[in-house]
Amino acid sequence: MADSGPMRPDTRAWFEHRTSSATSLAGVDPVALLAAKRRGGHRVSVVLPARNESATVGGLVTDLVSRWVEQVPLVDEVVVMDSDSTDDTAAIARAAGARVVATADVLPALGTRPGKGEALWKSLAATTGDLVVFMDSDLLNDVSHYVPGLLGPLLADPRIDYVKGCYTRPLSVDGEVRAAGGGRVTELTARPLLNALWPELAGFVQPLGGEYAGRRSALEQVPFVSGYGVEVGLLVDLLQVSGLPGLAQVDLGTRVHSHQTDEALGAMAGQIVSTVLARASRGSSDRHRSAPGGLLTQFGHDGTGFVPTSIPVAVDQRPPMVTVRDYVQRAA
Ligand SMILES: O=c1ccn([C@@H]2O[C@H](COP(=O)(O)OP(=O)(O)O)[C@@H](O)[C@H]2O)c(=O)[nH]1
Ligand SMILES: O=C(O)[C@@H](COP(=O)(O)O)O[C@H]1O[C@H](CO)[C@@H](O)[C@H](O)[C@H]1O
Repeated sequence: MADSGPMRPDTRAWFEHRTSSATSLAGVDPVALLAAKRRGGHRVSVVLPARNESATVGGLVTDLVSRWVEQVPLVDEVVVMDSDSTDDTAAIARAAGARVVATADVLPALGTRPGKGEALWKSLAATTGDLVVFMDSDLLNDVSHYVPGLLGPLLADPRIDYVKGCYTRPLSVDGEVRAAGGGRVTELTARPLLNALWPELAGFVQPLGGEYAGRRSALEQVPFVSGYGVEVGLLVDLLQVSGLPGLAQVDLGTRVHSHQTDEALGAMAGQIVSTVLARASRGSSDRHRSAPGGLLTQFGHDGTGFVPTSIPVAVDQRPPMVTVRDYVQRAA
């Protein structure tokens, strides 16, 4: 793949200066993080949105509570947002030590809507931390370092409002686990759209990743798209609220989760396209982008870190033949 050179200078600078690494427990310092939390007087909420995740939510909550509430009190509350589950997600999460809140029970006067974003939005009303960490409930790999990894940049720098996890994303197909291939909607829909419309966000390796952390003061300033558009909506809106310097990402190593069908991801992509188009139509005055995108930045991994490669994808087209008819005839 021809590398057409670096990302835009501001995006590359952001990528190089705002990407930290916490790829395992060895990459985090819980004692230092706890000291920083206490110095800052912070309260930390961890939120897991869960819709029918009985197979995985219990193990995730047990590990979170044991490590980061009981052993090293980085976290003050672990809340599972039960998003209209029809299995025993709620009972399993509660038995594992989470406080379980049914999305429909939060702000009942405002009604309830289906979707992950609804669960996340209502979690802000159901939690009290000034720092809020979000993690999916279907994670299958060792994620014990995710919470400290995501908190690190927020505890280290008061200018940072929002931190996204990034990771390689193996994909299991018919029982065979491929080292990459996950993040299908990211690669085929979200990344090209974000690169084209908000090239300043091209440095995010996993714009749709489900693990991220933010300051409540910023999170309460932006809308939450009710469905699967929530991640892309938050990224675009927090760019506006906090600016690129207020955003960061942390390399969490690898992320393995349960996968939906291509058909389900088609619906997800549709929600993401709608979310992007709704924000793109706000007009350029709302956005930081200074020039239309023309580069698509993708990310490989060289075994130690993510390597950006930018390729030109700007529209290159020929005019209607009718407009060159005379030329064609003369050349014949
Ligand atoms: O209406 C929904 C849909 C999803 N989720 C949760 O959001 C996370 C990500 O959803 P999913 O796994 O469906 O998305 P994928 O990771 O496949 O893109 C998971 O913890 C789901 O249980 C939710 O709380 N409510
Ligand atoms: O990144 C993606 O392309 C999608 C689908 O991932 P896979 O192709 O199933 O690995 O997964 C993410 O997207 C959702 C929408 O933003 C998030 O809610 C999920 O947490 C995240 O896993």
